[in-house]
Amino acid sequence: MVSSIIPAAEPVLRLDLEKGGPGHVLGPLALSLIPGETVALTGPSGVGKTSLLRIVAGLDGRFAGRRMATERIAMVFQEPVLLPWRTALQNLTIVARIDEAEARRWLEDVGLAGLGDRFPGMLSLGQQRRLSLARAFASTPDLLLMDEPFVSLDPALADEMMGLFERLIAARPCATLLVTHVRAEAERLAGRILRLEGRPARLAGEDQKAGAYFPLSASGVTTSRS
Ligand SMILES: Nc1ncnc2c1ncn2[C@@H]1O[C@H](COP(=O)(O)OP(=O)(O)OP(=O)(O)O)[C@@H](O)[C@H]1O
Repeated sequence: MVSSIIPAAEPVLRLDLEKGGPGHVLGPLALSLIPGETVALTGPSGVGKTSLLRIVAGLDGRFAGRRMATERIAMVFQEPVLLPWRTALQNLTIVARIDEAEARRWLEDVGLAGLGDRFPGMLSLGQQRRLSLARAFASTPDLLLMDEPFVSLDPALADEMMGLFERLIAARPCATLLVTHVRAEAERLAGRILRLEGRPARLAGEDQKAGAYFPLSASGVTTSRS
């Protein structure tokens, strides 16, 4: 695989995949995201959504095809992947590379004021997820990848988290690829809904919705090919 950086350009992601994922679970597909849009990726369990996200993120380079992506990518996973031996404040300063004052503003912004000295294990799941979202946005990504970030929350908390995501993305727009099983979640948050189907999996059907688009320009863009 060859990687290189090309000058700023749209889109923030262009993936032309021939095959990839464990056991080539993914087949030929093309996926691109323009700056500021939110795209939902749906599909049955085991079809390859997380595998596709890992290729998009640059975490899995064992694929055939071509990937062009911004360098500024942040990820939010099903389970908040926080540094367990660092405080909430340090999770922000170290990972998002921001100073303490800014980290405290982020904690306040997501309803965690006063909890900066707690370790992740001393936070509730909802609080950990708020911290994960804050950390992702604090790193000012051009592309945010979210893998079922609202799964296994009770309906009220899921609604609150989606509201928080909407508020954060309106204030600090970035392109977002959101993996979700929940149709209502996709319809609420995404401008486009893609469905991954079959084995090897391909992208089928696309629903376009006006409105969930915040235009902005991308910074550095990386390309890779194998
Ligand atoms: N590390 C791995 N080694 C081997 N096979 C794997 C590995 N990770 C995933 N798989 C297999 O690849 C296929 C796609 O998995 P993937 O996690 O991408 O699906 P998914 O659509 O995200 O599923 P879910 O919605 O259940 O999270 C599955 O059949 C899975 O069992």
